[in-house]
Amino acid sequence: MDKKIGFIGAGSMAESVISGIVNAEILPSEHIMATNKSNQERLDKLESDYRIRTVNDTKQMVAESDIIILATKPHDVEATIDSIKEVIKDGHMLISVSAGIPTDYISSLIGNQDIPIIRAMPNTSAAVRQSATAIAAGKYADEAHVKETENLFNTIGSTTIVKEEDMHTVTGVSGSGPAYFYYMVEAMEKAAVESGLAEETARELITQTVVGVGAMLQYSEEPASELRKKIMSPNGTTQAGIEALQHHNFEDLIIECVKTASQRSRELGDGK
Ligand SMILES: NC(=O)C1=CN([C@@H]2O[C@H](COP(=O)(O)OP(=O)(O)OC[C@H]3O[C@@H](n4cnc5c(N)ncnc54)[C@H](OP(=O)(O)O)[C@@H]3O)[C@@H](O)[C@H]2O)C=CC1
Ligand SMILES: O=C(O)[C@@H]1CCC=N1
Repeated sequence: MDKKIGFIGAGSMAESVISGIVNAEILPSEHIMATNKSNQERLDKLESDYRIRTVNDTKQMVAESDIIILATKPHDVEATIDSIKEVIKDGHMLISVSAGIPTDYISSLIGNQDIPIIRAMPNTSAAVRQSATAIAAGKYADEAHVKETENLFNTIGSTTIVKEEDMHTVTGVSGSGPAYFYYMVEAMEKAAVESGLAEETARELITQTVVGVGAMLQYSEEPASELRKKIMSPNGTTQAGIEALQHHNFEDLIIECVKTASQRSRELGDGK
């Protein structure tokens, strides 16, 4: 890729994407730049871990970048765009990963120049190039911008193009999604250790179980419900375990979890 990418925000999400892109070797690491608000230690760490360039002057970084990745918290978007809008110019493309924030809102902050904006929702598995990223085009982004963004995120996992109105749901499903699975893993590890397994043994078994489930979902033709039924012998151990989950309305809980997260994305978009 013959472009320079500037990350505004150098937190968890920026690091996951930077790590994935650096490992994918799609561009020289010195063509990746990152800036933040004030945490110099953090910039030094990213520079030494990934050999990228870190910059204190956000405006200078934006001026030097072709692609700007906005990776600040939603409530910092307004101040961030305000601080860089005078150096945003034709030829720039902006990709926002900020949860809930509509591209139209960012355009209005920039001052309604026709800057192409893509809204993206990756997840932290980008760090190991396994992100499920969804992207949606803002009104000034054309097919070429979408393609370029798709190519970029394809280097760190899969990329799915969605309508922007679906981004809140996507955020509750796959943006936050890894955390739900980590939470389940935490609980399984706790149960295993409470039942006498060594922590390391529990972690090894559970990690490989999750990896195997991911591979089955990816490579088998069958849906999750069928894969689950194959494990559930009548009156066997799995049925007993699943019945315990059903007794506590597991399905309703997960539906509520995803819908509440998606609703929170809408609220973030409304500035709440
Ligand atoms: N974490 C995740 O799993 C995912 C997060 N996202 C989205 O990514 C975005 C970032 O999240 P995350 O990385 O977790 O957050 P972090 O809090 O880890 O990082 C936020 C970064 O923004 C920087 N920042 C704040 N204000 C400015 C500014 N005015 N100029 C430059 N940098 C600024 C902060 O700098 P400093 O540290 O110096 O204050 C920090 O580096 C959020 O909008 C979130 O919705 C999307 C998908 C998944
Ligand atoms: O929790 C958050 O707000 C961000 C958005 C998606 C994942 N983490």
